[in-house]
Amino acid sequence: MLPPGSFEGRVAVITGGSSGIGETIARHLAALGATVVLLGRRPDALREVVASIREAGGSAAGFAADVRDRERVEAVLAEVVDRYGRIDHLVNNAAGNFRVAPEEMSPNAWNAVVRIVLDGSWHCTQTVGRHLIARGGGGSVVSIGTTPALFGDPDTAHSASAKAGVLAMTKSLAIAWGRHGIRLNVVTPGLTDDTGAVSQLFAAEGAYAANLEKIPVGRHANRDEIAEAVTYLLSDHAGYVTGQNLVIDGGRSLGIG
Ligand SMILES: CCCCCCCCCCC/C=C/C(=O)SCCNC(=O)CCNC(=O)[C@H](O)C(C)(C)COP(=O)(O)OP(=O)(O)OC[C@H]1O[C@@H](n2cnc3c(N)ncnc32)[C@H](O)[C@@H]1OP(=O)(O)O
Ligand SMILES: NC(=O)C1=CN([C@@H]2O[C@H](COP(=O)(O)OP(=O)(O)OC[C@H]3O[C@@H](n4cnc5c(N)ncnc54)[C@H](OP(=O)(O)O)[C@@H]3O)[C@@H](O)[C@H]2O)C=CC1
Repeated sequence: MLPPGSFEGRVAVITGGSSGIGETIARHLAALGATVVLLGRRPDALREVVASIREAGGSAAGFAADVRDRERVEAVLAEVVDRYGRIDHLVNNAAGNFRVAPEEMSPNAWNAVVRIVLDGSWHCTQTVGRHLIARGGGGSVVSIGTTPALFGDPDTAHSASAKAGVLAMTKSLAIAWGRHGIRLNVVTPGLTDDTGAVSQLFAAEGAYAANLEKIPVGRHANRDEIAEAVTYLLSDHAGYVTGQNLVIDGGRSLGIG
């Protein structure tokens, strides 16, 4: 979609870049010329994706990090700046989720998800934001949302609440950091094929098909469709777009709100 070379000379950090939607975002950014830096907990998964991006001619590196660990996030991002001289873009994609009734959710279960999604996005965004402000010249951040953050979902209250927080964080920082040339937006996908969400949340018999029936366009999203929206919002072509939430769900949530 974007012209080749749109991200030439740029460095983009993608959390959860070793699988699912994050992996596809990383591949798209690398194909457009960015050096992509992937964060995730499993070193083997990171190694595999980094090798495959390099084989395709891209520039990539992986760092094992749990985004809940503030010190580790700061250390890794400092190393990225040391190695490449800059960070221009951040994608807050790492997430955890599982279905559990709210009255049965343990404190630890709530914390596990909220700390990955909300705290993890905050750790990365504030650290990258401080770098961008100190360096000058601007940059951009895209965080991945979810439709339950907008309309609620009884079985994933932890995730919906944390993602609603990420949306509020995005709008708040878009106001605060606009004068530094830093833009922040959210992309909110509907159910996307070939991802952890499908295996984690829609594994029960009939669940995937039942969701499909409620989608006006008659299919689920594919990973490329989400990655293309993310690369657009990160790019200079979206230079006047900030604090926004782009919902890409085939019309699934129309009529709910
Ligand atoms: C308008 C509505 C339309 C709806 C249309 C739907 C649209 C699609 C929406 C899809 C949204 C998708 C969002 C996603 O984020 S999908 C991403 C899925 N990927 C992952 O989750 C991968 C990463 N996940 C994990 O690492 C783990 O699952 C976890 C989040 C749990 C974190 O791992 P960690 O090792 O840190 O945590 P623990 O295993 O130690 O567990 C911590 C506590 O959580 C409890 N727990 C874990 N799993 C469950 C479960 N399935 N049910 C209940 N409780 C669970 C665990 O027991 C621990 O608590 P306790 O110590 O109290 O036992
Ligand atoms: N797929 C879908 O249908 C939808 C997805 N979304 C959102 O899109 C994003 C991607 O989802 P999806 O592709 O399904 O996810 P996946 O489960 O496929 O991938 C999640 C990625 O996040 C990483 N990750 C998880 N926890 C942490 C952590 N604590 N620290 C660092 N990295 C972590 C995982 O790597 P590792 O395990 O090695 O740490 C993995 O690379 C998420 O934000 C999700 O909420 C929103 C709506 C729909």
